[in-house]
Amino acid sequence: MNAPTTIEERTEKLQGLGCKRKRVEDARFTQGKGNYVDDIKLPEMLFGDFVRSPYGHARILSINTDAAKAVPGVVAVLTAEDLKPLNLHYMPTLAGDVQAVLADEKVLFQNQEVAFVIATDRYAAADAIELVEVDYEALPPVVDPFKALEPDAPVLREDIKDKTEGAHGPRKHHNHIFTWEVGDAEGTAKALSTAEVTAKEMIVYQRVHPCPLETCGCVASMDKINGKLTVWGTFQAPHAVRTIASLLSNIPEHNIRIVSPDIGGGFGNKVGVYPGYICAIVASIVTGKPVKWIEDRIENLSTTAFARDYHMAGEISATKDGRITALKCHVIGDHGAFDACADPTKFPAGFFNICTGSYDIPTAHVVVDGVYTNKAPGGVAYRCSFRVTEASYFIERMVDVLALKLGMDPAELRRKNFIRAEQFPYTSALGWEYDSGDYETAFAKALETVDYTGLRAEQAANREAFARGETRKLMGVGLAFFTEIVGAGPVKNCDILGVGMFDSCEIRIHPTGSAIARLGTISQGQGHATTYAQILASEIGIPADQITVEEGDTDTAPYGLGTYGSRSTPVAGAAAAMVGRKIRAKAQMIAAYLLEVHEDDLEWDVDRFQVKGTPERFKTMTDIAFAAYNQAVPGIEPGLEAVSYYDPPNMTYPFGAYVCVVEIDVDTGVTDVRRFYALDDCGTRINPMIIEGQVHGGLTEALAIAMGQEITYDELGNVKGASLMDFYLPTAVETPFWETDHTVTPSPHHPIGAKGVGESPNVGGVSAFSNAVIDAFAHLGLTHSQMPHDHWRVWKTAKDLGLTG
Ligand code: PCD
Ligand SMILES: [Cu+]
Repeated sequence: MNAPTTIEERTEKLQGLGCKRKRVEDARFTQGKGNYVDDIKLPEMLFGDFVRSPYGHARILSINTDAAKAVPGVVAVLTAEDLKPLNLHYMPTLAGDVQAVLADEKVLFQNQEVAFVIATDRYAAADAIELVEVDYEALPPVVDPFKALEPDAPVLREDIKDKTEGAHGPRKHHNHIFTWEVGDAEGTAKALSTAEVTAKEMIVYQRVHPCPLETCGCVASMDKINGKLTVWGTFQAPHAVRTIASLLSNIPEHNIRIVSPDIGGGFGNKVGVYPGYICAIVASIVTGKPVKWIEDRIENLSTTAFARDYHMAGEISATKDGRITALKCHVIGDHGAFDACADPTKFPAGFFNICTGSYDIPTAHVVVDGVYTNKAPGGVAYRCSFRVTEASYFIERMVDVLALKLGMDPAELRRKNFIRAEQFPYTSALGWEYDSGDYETAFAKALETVDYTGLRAEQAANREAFARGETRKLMGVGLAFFTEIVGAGPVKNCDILGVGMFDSCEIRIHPTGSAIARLGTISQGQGHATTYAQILASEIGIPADQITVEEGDTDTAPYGLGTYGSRSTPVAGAAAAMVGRKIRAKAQMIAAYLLEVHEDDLEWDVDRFQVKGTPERFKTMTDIAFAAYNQAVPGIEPGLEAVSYYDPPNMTYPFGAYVCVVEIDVDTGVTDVRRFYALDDCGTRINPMIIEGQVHGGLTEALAIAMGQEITYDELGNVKGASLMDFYLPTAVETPFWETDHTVTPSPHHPIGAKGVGESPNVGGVSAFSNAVIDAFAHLGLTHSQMPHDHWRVWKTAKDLGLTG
């Protein structure tokens, strides 16, 4: 017989959990057959493009669109005045603020959208943009969030200047957005003031940008005859976009279809709603024709959601022998001109209060103040769920700063303070319940693999050689032990604009035993079509190759909250497992009928139900699927399909131990990454090859952030770093070899024990790089230096320490 018979053979054939299954989507991507938004071309399609503000802060005195309208091919030019009658000149943001769709009386950041030109082709639109005459009166820009809070700082948001109450409580100042406070203020102050040792540091996580290869865009098409609006776009959360579009436009939700086609990387940048989407939709409604809007690179980098820009003042205390006793952090969060931060509604600073990290810290206190400045709005994850990298960077730096103060090895200090395996589930001082972890085992494995003791000995020898003048290079060893929090989230405390953050999976098994599954998430390159099929294959016993996975079309997919915050595996992945179990329950009843036994006399075995004690009597899932459609089973409906909506009981807490070794040429600041070791624990591993790819990608982004990425503004409000000439994107040349490793500590509440992994390498990686660079100078008294550690900054550090002439 050729058919697989042993359990091993049958399991292998499924390509289920744990299989290094090749990515099914790659056949299409590697042959140029992907279907991205800009590939969509509809008959009579028009093109929209923006007139943007050259000023960071200015009053608009007048707009004259006559010359632009006269350009051949131009169909219309929209300004705020045109949107006002529709009440669409402002749109709600995910953070409970409003954002100007087209600037109304004032511009608040450079490149802000001022007018929208619609033309028969891109070139006509581009020509017309040049001819829109806008008369501006320049106003003093505010680009420093601390200065924004000074009493005499200019009022930025005139539209809300009299509002003393914001979406997250009282506003203290005309440029203040919210104060978010967590933890025990009094207990922390007391512990800090009575501690044997304390350390303080101001830690800034600079403004960066996710910069996906494909920029944002959409095609909106209003079918006036049927009243149906279809929008194809780069949406990380298509269902949420549908609900928002319906609420804003008053088009009934069933008449709106949102489709996310292939997406060329999202990284958090494609979670929010942008003026381009609204303008394209309005333009299509006005003209009755499809309208396409696609950003260019400068528009993407300078106007769509940035990440970070967190200014974190930290204080940490410990006993002389290194037991951490308290942690305090006051953050000034620079949110730009509008609060468009993409966070669950009740978390204006995301999950920043995961900042006690992997350590058992008895008391802690966090205050975050959100501030308006003349910068682009945003505040997205960029490969870390909701301010988790900021939090992780903060604690991993503070622990190193404390280690220096204590004169203790940073590995030793970490080990001493780890939450121990037997403490899980562990409730942190700032209120999170960590589901599972085994930090000591992971850390020990990491230190042993890299020969940490050997590295420190080598470093000591290097420092002596440097002092003797035998080398101009300094060696640094960076450690990071991070704990992530992913998989938002329980509906009881996580929602986006009022919709709970559950997720979903629906599956239909066809008569011949193949299937189609649809989910509420959307892949942007993560490989969901490959991995969800693996979860389903293991649950229902059908080979992954026979399961089509579809996401991103709201007309067909069940409602879900989308893909970001590494939530697909923890939430939709769980829904996939649960839907598989529903299928199996029905299949068991059908099998019992076919085998003429009681249901309880059956047991599941990889791909079949067999009679307990007589395994040769069985029905495979394929047999059962056929029977579901061709037999009248008494008391059971025909067909074999199910849907599951999953509300996770808790988030998942992946963790990891990273070690980075650098060598710095003090005369040039050139930093060479000699070794990078990353151990990740994401619980049950669905596809080890995809996980490895995720870790490689995330580490490369961490390298980019730690070593070069930065978006700054000059005093006039001009954005610097808005093109790839200035914004650092590492290529294969700059990217070191990534050594990956893992331990497996399953999540106790997830149906297959899996945690997210996509974000982890960024969360752990940034700290490991930064700690390594700073460690190279630690023996000279350096406690902290500001990211990114580009050549100039590193050289400057060496110079300030007196190492260069
Ligand atoms: N345990 C485990 C876990 C996981 N996994 C795999 O891995 C992946 C991932 O997952 P996750 O973690 O769950 O996640 P998701 O949700 O799916 O996704 C998201 C993420 O993802 C990452 N990655 C990536 N990749 C790519 N390619 N692209 C992109 O874009 C991206 N993005 C990024 C980001 S940024 Mo945010 O949005 O910031 O929040 S968040 C994020 C998928 O496939 C899955 O299946 C496995 O296997 N296992
Ligand atoms: Cu984040």
